[in-house]
Amino acid sequence: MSAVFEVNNLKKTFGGLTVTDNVSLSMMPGDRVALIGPNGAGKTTFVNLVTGNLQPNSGDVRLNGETVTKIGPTGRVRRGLVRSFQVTRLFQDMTPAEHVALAVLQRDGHATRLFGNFLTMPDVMAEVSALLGKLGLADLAHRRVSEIAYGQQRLLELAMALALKPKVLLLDEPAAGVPQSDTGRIEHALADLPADLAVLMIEHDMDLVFRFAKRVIVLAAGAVIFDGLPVDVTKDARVREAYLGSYADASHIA
Ligand SMILES: Nc1ncnc2c1ncn2[C@@H]1O[C@H](COP(=O)(O)OP(=O)(O)OP(=O)(O)O)[C@@H](O)[C@H]1O
Repeated sequence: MSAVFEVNNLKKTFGGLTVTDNVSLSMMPGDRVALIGPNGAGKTTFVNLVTGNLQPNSGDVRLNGETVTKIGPTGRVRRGLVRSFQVTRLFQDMTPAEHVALAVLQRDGHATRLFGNFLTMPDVMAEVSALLGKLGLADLAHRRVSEIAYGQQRLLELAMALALKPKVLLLDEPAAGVPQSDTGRIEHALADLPADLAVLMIEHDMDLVFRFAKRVIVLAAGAVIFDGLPVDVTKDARVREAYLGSYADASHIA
């Protein structure tokens, strides 16, 4: 099996500040990886380099062996690299069904002017219903986003990302802001992701990291300081030191 996602010697500077410091990593289909690191470690910048929202100074990004470093965000999505949508980008007056339909139509390259007719497109509707059903949102399919709970909006983000049929999924703190009572549903959805999908999750909540990830990568000051098993991460001296110097003490990751 070959890597579905690779980053080689990725480097990004802002002025004199090196924010991504020769980062290399690779993921195989089915990988479940958590990317963690203290505040300001460079996680968001790294994700933006991977998605094509930022250009690196040097290094490259590959998807299924193809170098995509010069390809923009839309081209990367088309090649299977999908970042979960953000709740802040959902349309409050639109329904979950409309959001997912939009993602399906976009994936299939339909002009968005077809969008108004999706209710009469049986294949699109079947896919929309299946995805919303899978994420426990079937009953809310035709409600306005503004009327559904925050945790359900986060599940909708996931439904939209899955509608794009990703091979690599980047999840940015999928349970952040979700009340404790609803995090179980998010975790259930994460556990239910397609087995061959490679998932990279940025997460601060270590309980979630330990339950989800089979591998943990730690960024500190832009560099990868640990890439290994969850069971080893809390014992690692460099990791403990990196967290000691930040908002959290070592007990936070132990
Ligand atoms: N556009 C920019 N221009 C200058 N500096 C930037 C820019 N974007 C990020 N930085 C700096 O790069 C460093 C890493 O930021 P980044 O947001 O990637 O970290 P992070 O690990 O995602 O942090 P957090 O967990 O707090 O979100 C920070 O010192 C930040 O101030």
